[in-house]
Amino acid sequence: MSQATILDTIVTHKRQEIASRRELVPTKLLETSLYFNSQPLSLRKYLLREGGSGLIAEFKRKSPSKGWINQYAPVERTTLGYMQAGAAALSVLTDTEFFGGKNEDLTTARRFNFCPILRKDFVVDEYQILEAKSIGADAVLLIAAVLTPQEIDSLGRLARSLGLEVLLEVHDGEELARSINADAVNLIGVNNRNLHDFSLSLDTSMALAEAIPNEFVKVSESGISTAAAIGQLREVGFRGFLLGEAFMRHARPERACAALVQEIAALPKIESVVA
Ligand SMILES: O=P(O)(O)OC[C@@H](O)[C@@H](O)c1c[nH]c2ccccc12
Repeated sequence: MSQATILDTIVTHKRQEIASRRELVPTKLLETSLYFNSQPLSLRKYLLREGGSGLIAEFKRKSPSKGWINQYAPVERTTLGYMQAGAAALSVLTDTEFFGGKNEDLTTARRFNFCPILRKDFVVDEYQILEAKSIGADAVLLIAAVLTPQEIDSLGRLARSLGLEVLLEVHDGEELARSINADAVNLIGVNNRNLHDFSLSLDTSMALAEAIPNEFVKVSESGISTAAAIGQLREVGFRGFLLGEAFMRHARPERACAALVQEIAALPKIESVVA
């Protein structure tokens, strides 16, 4: 199945899910969550921290392209381990049907961690932004491929009004050009995974780097596994690196993360590479 098709399938399923979730937990109830009044952490700041790894370490059990990646790693040990290893931030998949995650994974990660947490899901409705806030997320992902510019604007502004940061994901220059919106978005992520055949190429990030204005923190997503790749991406201006499978395919994902953080520390300092 091509990813254009899988995205449609996921979004259709998501809309049904939201409808039933809304009945169970209406917006008013979400707003009574303890997290609703708490101040989120800034993903931007943590990614730009001097001497930091820039890693956004993802907790991902499975995916449509890979099937099961890791069914057994516990969310507590893994996410706390990621943070101890030196990840700048966490990403937690909350989609159940396609990625094997759940909202409770994020809430669990929240209880064990004090770094920013990105809620990774397919956001198509304002309800999900309020939900992200209620479960303790600091940032949300908006995927340009499934949203109109108007939707990006309204969803992003709502998130910003709650103090959440917004990572906008794009796949190509056309998506970037039509979706870019400094009032609704703080960070821009380039997904290296091809929409049609699931193939991965860091060239996608390399090619788009320059087209992303510097007011956005640039994040490269998917298919990254080496410090050498991160070094190259840094040179063209990326400051965030979202890795899932490279960690999760190990029985102890946090150890793989620690090893990579060590290698990143040996890379040339950012000041010297961005002349
Ligand atoms: O496991 P990888 O190849 O390191 O990729 C991580 C992350 O980029 C990927 O999970 C992802 C990027 N954008 C998404 C949108 C929805 C779900 C998942 C994703």
